[in-house]
Amino acid sequence: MHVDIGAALASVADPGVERATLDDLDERVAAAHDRIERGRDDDEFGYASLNLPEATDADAIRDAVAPVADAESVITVGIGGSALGAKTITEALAEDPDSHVVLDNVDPEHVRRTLDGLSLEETAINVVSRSGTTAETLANFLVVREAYEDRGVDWTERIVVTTGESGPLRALADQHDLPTLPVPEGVPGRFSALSAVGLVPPAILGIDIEGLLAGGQKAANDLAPSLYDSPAYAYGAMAYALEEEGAQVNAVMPYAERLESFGEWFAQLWAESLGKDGRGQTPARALGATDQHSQLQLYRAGHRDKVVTFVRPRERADVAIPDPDHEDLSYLAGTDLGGLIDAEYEATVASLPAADRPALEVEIDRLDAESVGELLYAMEAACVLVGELAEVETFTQPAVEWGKNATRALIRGEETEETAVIDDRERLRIGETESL
Ligand SMILES: O=P(O)(O)OC[C@H]1O[C@H](O)[C@H](O)[C@@H](O)[C@@H]1O
Repeated sequence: MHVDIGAALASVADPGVERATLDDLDERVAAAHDRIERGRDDDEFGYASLNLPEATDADAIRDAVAPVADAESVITVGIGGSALGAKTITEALAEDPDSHVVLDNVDPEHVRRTLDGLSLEETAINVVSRSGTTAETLANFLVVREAYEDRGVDWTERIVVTTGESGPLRALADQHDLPTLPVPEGVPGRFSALSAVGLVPPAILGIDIEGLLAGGQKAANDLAPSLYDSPAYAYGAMAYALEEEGAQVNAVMPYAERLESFGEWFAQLWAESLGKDGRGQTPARALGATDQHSQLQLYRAGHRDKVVTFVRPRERADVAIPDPDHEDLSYLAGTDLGGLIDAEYEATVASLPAADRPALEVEIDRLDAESVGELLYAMEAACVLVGELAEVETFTQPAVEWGKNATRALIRGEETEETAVIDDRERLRIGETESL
């Protein structure tokens, strides 16, 4: 992975980071690296995430999926960290982009339409929940099961479950004698893409999961005590320093359709890990080149509270642009779509410092298993570094847990501290007579 931080230096951007600030920060990066390495050595909660490439047993995943390896598609039932890693990986690497369907919402119409559109005989079910208690996942699992039964397909023969040692999902898996894989110890869901949590659908779809792990391992080996020697830490240190300078929004803009879900995965990683103690960058999602024609206006000319992170593969398969039969289009003659998107990338990156706004660049060699594994690991390491520098509890998510508890209490009809807050919340209804 390659990171270019030049377009976010104070000499060209505001907010921007002075070279001297970066040099000072480098000492803190060294200390943070030391802390991270100690955490990894001791397999401490959270830090153990950065040991996944070597801790993950690819053979065990292949064995568990063997009974469903003939499936043409996979439906994942999971949410957040139990869905986005697999979604990102299959979107980036699967031959057929429609071969992995993710049910990570309980919008009834969406669930019904998704199931109606699938040939369930050919579809494997991947149910994932670290806690085994998440309401959306359990509810969707029950709905999916029934859909298989209604179509006369034995769901117990088409399923792989990944979950913790206890909880309702584990109990159901035991009850029906389903093939299960464990979630890795000490690894929060959003850091678990390079484990069974993220690798079951890729394994079923024939993606090179060993390559993904090798890429992750390469990024692990590239961590070093100086930001100038480590692309992952260079990105993390700059994101931290830019937030200190006022860049409270981090807009991630991949220039590849196959990396669109990467933005979603990154958003969870960044928000849930770093949104604490009144701080943390707000992740925004954009897609190049499409959003050059919409959001870019704001990024170049809106509040000075953003950094744009550009992401692209350096090599990609290409499509030639046919010779145009109109004089005004002659500039396209002899070019291809890859050349066009790269030109758009270069122009847009440069357009930000030209408007005195910061940009960070993250490039991978190409969209293959190694590079994607490297990208995911490096961003996780960057996130852990930011957490160390900002002195927040990177690996917890108490604010999210509040909503989960409140939802469960509402559904059960219980009265709890959370439901009291819901009952008492301020309302100012407009358009309804009772508000008058
Ligand atoms: O894997 P599960 O236990 O079902 O949790 C799924 C998701 O639930 C919550 O929203 C957590 O805050 C997320 O971090 C987690 O990824």
